[in-house]
Amino acid sequence: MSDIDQRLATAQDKAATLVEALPWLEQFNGATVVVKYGGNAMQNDELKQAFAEDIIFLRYAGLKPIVVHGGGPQISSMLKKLGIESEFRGGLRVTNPEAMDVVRMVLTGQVGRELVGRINTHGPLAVGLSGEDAGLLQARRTGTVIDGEEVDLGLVGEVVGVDRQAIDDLLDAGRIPVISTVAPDIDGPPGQVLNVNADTAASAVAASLGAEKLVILTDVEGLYSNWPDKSSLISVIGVSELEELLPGLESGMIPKMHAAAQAVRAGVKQSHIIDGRLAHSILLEIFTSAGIGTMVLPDTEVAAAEHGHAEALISESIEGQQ
Ligand SMILES: Nc1ncnc2c1ncn2[C@@H]1O[C@H](COP(=O)(O)OP(=O)(O)O)[C@@H](O)[C@H]1O
Ligand SMILES: CC(=O)N[C@@H](CCC(=O)OP(=O)(O)O)C(=O)O
Repeated sequence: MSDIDQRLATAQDKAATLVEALPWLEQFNGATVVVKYGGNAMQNDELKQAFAEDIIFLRYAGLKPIVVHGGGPQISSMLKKLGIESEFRGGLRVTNPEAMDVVRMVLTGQVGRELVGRINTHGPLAVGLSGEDAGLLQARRTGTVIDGEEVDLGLVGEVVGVDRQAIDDLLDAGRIPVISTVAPDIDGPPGQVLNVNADTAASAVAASLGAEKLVILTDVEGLYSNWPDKSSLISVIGVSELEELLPGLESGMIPKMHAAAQAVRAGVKQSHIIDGRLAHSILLEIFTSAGIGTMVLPDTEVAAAEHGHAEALISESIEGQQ
């Protein structure tokens, strides 16, 4: 093949990739997509930059992305530096007042700032918010139940209300909200804030907006039915079947899968758990036919999605052989 032929073939491959995205660009034009970026997926600068590029890409492709971020490992490392003990129970951090100050400082003052800065290298679009801003999130203290026993988690909250006005104002202005999950305690003294798990908060935000999708980035390929057996990755699961699996799940997967299920129960059309260690995983999930990771759907949608997924995989494998 001559040099020119080679360049034309490469250009045509690129065009084919863009055209593959066309049905998804049509389907998701104007759609609200909540993306939860977990601290474990923020593994290095390249991945964080690829994340920022994906979010900007969604915005310029006509979607309305909203980022809700975590920062669990970053909080743990700061607590360790400061010599403050911290432990997780049922996937949630036991949070005393001293740890709460650190959670707020790291999530809102460090992780959120960095993401806003990275997104804004592509244009002045991202605006950081905490659940405290404009009454965005309202939370109430919650414990957890482990082996039938109530466990007190201290200053940990569950979201009991979302005032979407601040998000709508930003979306109307064409901005990208970047939300950290510290929330005022509606039963506490003035100024009291609670530490809210970021999966839980993302789910509540997606539900309040009636989002098209909730996409959760983590550090595994998706949900495994028989963790850690790598052959047990689930591609598509109905919300009822997921709820049956919930009691058997471990560690961080409990709040994550509970959040994915709750969003679908509240009317979000699809929740996805995808691998944030894979650069541009958001684009692969939204704009390719086979998708990636685990998709949670209303029970009535599962059969059709499994059929479509199998067809997409077959056509990808035929293309791969050509
Ligand atoms: N059934 C399962 N499928 C996938 N991952 C699981 C499962 N059970 C436990 N895990 C663990 O959950 C982790 C993801 O949760 P977590 O560490 O809280 O992530 P994040 O910081 O992204 O919220 C995975 O890295 C994995 O070790
Ligand atoms: C109550 C609770 O556990 N809050 C979390 C908040 C951050 C978070 O959820 O971060 P990831 O998404 O990176 O796990 C924490 O303190 O670690």
